[in-house]
Amino acid sequence: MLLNEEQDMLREMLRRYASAELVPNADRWEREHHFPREALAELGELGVLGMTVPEAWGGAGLDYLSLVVAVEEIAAGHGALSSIVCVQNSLACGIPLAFGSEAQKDRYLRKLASGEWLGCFCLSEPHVGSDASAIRTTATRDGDHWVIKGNKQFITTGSHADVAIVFAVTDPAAGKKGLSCFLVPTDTPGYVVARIEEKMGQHASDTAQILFDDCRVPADALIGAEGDGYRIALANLEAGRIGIGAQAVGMARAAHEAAIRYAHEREAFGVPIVEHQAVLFRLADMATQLEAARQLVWHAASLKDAGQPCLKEASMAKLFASEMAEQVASAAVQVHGGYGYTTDFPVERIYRDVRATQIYEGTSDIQRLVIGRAVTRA
Ligand SMILES: CC(C)(COP(=O)(O)OP(=O)(O)OC[C@H]1O[C@@H](n2cnc3c(N)ncnc32)[C@H](O)[C@@H]1OP(=O)(O)O)[C@@H](O)C(=O)NCCC(=O)NCCSC(=O)CCS(=O)O
Repeated sequence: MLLNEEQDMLREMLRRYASAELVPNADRWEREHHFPREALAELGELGVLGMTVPEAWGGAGLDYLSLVVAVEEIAAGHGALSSIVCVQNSLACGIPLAFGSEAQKDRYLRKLASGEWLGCFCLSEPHVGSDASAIRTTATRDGDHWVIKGNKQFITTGSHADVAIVFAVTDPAAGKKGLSCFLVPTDTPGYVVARIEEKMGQHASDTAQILFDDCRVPADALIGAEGDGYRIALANLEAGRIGIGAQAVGMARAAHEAAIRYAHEREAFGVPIVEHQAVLFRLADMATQLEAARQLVWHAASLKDAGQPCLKEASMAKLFASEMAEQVASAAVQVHGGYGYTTDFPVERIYRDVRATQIYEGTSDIQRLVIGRAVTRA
């Protein structure tokens, strides 16, 4: 699959941006756990925080293939930043765009798409991740308000977001049809950042536990109809998973490029190690795996752009790309030898950063479940 001229130009522009503004800062931002607000402001100006939102709502009005091209470039520059960008595009903008009322689009989507506001997606809970319909957070009607009560876990941008998209049980007797979705400004009393997780990698992106402590929102905070919450979450995670695949490709590409550079510089047995067939073949296998993953990501994105079903393809893209990325990053560490295990070279950070892509927005096993169901359906 090939990109069109506009997508090629976008890729070139963001590649230049990432190498000038992200690569030189990535290690420091990670070391200092620095939330990259300055880069997010620049990406907002470049239209990268609401890429698929129509221009009428303040977005860039591009397609999903353009979004995954952009995510790959950002991820190649700084993995953690690409997580924030993915959540912002696929979930924080994606849900009001697909399911919001005109008034909600006007009030929230405009600011999210322009990057003036950041959003987060509150589905997982301390005891509920993969089995998303089992959440325990409740939203109880009280006159013309909803009162949200419960705990949310692993929330990207949870401590920096201006608005949260929150899933809660509104009818405990209705099972999967008893979940609803709400837009909650994070300055609402009762929105409490309870804890920030210390993680293996992606330190510049905060992962928060959010407590909803009798958080009161007006009745019109409900997105879609009451009971639509589970369907809304799964529909948007489908798109989100294509973005995670693109993140994995971007991080793996950065590791591969670092390995190629090192293989030219480092000498062993009198020649640069790239001249040893064992190293050359390793670099060749990495390139092949990377291109296969990229094509799966682009294919899923193109199906989405064509309005065709892509549940299976989105899961395939995420599964293959995230598992490929760990293998490629590991191979890149190996090419660097002992230096690959030190913080002097970026592959050590990338190896830690890519690991999360096999977990968030649906683990590899959840992707296998989705794919398995699709391919065995009669
Ligand atoms: C494990 C699951 C795949 C199980 O799913 P279910 O069997 O419970 O779901 P279904 O019964 O198939 O579907 C329920 C309902 O939703 C509709 N649906 C399903 N998928 C889609 C879709 N892609 N688009 C539109 N609609 C969809 C389906 O038709 C049904 O509707 P009807 O009943 O027919 O009307 C699932 O639970 C799952 O995917 N689990 C993983 C959850 C997950 O990814 N969690 C991670 C959360 S996000 C995160 O970790 C961090 C976010 S961030 O980075 O901060």
